[in-house]
Amino acid sequence: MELPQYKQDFLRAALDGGALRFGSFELKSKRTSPYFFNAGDFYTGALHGAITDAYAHTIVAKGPEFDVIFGPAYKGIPLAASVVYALWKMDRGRFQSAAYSYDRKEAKTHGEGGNIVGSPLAGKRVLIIDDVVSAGTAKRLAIDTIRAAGGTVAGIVVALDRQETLPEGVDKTSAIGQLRKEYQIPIIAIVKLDDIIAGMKGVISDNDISQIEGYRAKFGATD
Ligand SMILES: O=P(O)(O)OC[C@H]1O[C@H](OP(=O)(O)OP(=O)(O)O)[C@H](O)[C@@H]1O
Ligand SMILES: O=C(O)c1cc(=O)[nH]c(=O)[nH]1
Repeated sequence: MELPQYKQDFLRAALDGGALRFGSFELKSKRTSPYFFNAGDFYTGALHGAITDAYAHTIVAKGPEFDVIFGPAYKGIPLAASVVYALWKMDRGRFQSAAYSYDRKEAKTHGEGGNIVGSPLAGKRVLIIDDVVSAGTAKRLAIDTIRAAGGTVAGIVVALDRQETLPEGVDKTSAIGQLRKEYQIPIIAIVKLDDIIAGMKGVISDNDISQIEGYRAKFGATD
């Protein structure tokens, strides 16, 4: 099946910018993966624009209603700011009052103080934006921060769903699936592993594709 244009554009930018690589990589979980995605590599204007547009299209296509986009420090911060701007450019009526916010890793004790910057969260529906989910620790912390500030978590959007089982898991649940179950919130991704496989056929070597398919057969999650 042909991928939607925004997914194709995103994968093309990820590949061209070196954010999506194939070979052998050690993950946080200590697994050895035949592919790796580094959202930190979208650092030129063109690449940051490409990832920003891809998040914005994903939110429009599949996202929950929200008032504020919250980007956890640090990597979530530029994403929250640029995505709310891209959404406003796409549909000024719908996103006229959409806002962004982020936290500090260490609370500021002078000036305005506190650890939240940008839109207040009290009484708001808050969509968390981040690069990836590994164990879910950073997302749990962001959920706690938003709730403590009086907001309601509307969902989470990330760039990649690796669709793989938790390393210590007893069943075929993924970290994203686990978070969905735990918090009963939607979690959406620009692309998932299945999209990478579909989009990279004929683009990367047959050997790389079969390594990834083998990895999916071994570690693929069922949720
Ligand atoms: O724990 P998880 O929810 O699975 O997510 C893993 C997170 O860890 C990294 O961020 P980190 O908290 O290290 O901060 P950084 O953005 O400053 O790199 C990374 O950017 C992911 O967002
Ligand atoms: O699981 C990880 O550590 C991980 C995988 C990946 O593709 N990208 C990333 O930033 N972390």
